[in-house]
Amino acid sequence: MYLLIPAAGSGKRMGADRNKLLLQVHSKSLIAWTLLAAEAASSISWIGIISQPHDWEDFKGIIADLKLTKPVELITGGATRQESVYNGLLALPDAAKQVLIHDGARCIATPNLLNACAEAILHCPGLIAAIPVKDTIKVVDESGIIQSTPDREQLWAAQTPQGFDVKLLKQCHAEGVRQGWEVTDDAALFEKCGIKVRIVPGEETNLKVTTPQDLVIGQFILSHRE
Ligand SMILES: Nc1ccn([C@@H]2O[C@H](COP(=O)(O)OP(=O)(O)OP(=O)(O)O)[C@@H](O)[C@H]2O)c(=O)n1
Ligand SMILES: C[C@](O)(CO)[C@H](O)COP(=O)(O)O
Repeated sequence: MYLLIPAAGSGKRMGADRNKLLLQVHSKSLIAWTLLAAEAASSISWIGIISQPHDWEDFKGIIADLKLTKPVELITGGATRQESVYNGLLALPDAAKQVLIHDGARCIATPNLLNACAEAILHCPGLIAAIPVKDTIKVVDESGIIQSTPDREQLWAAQTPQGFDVKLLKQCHAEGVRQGWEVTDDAALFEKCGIKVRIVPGEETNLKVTTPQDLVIGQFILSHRE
């Protein structure tokens, strides 16, 4: 299975002085933890890291240190995650019929989850890892007044990996550019194009390291993986 790792963000919400994926947890960068999961997932045969050229020197050093056995390519990222993924799709080898997309910032996902998604995408056009929402969610207007309380039974928190038929996802991204759609995940493009996306059970621990608090939680979870 081909794996694209969006890793071209700037980590504004982390407030660090560099791409947050270069920050370290237990002596390894966040991107290194993500790459180790991909290396350990038997289903993954090719890895594309979508990243900004100014990070390439650091990324090349990390890749060399990990002594990965799988081919890894660096692909130039865009100004948004959406643009970065589209760049990644256009850089996939022609042989890629399905692809998994997994955020570099979700560095705690297990190889098992990558394998489960890789198997499931062989049987459907699109999928995402997701978990049922535990909180009661409120829809709130600009003045801070609650408008509604959606039925929690229907609410799921989206994660990555997200898996897709490559040809369909390329078409959905092209349509997104034509229509000016701005989305925060690839499943949303499938949804807008009316293509079914299936849920695969995600992992409670598969958080996206976004803020300094997430870094502390991530450190705790990963301390059991060393
Ligand atoms: N232009 C971008 C923006 C984000 N990403 C990647 O998409 C994933 C999810 O994005 P997020 O966690 O929001 O990362 P950042 O954009 O770095 O964070 P922030 O929004 O706080 O700036 C990350 O692995 C990030 O590197 C990307 O490849 N290209
Ligand atoms: C793809 C994603 O990780 C699913 O939870 C998320 O949507 C990434 O986008 P964000 O803008 O960083 O929230």
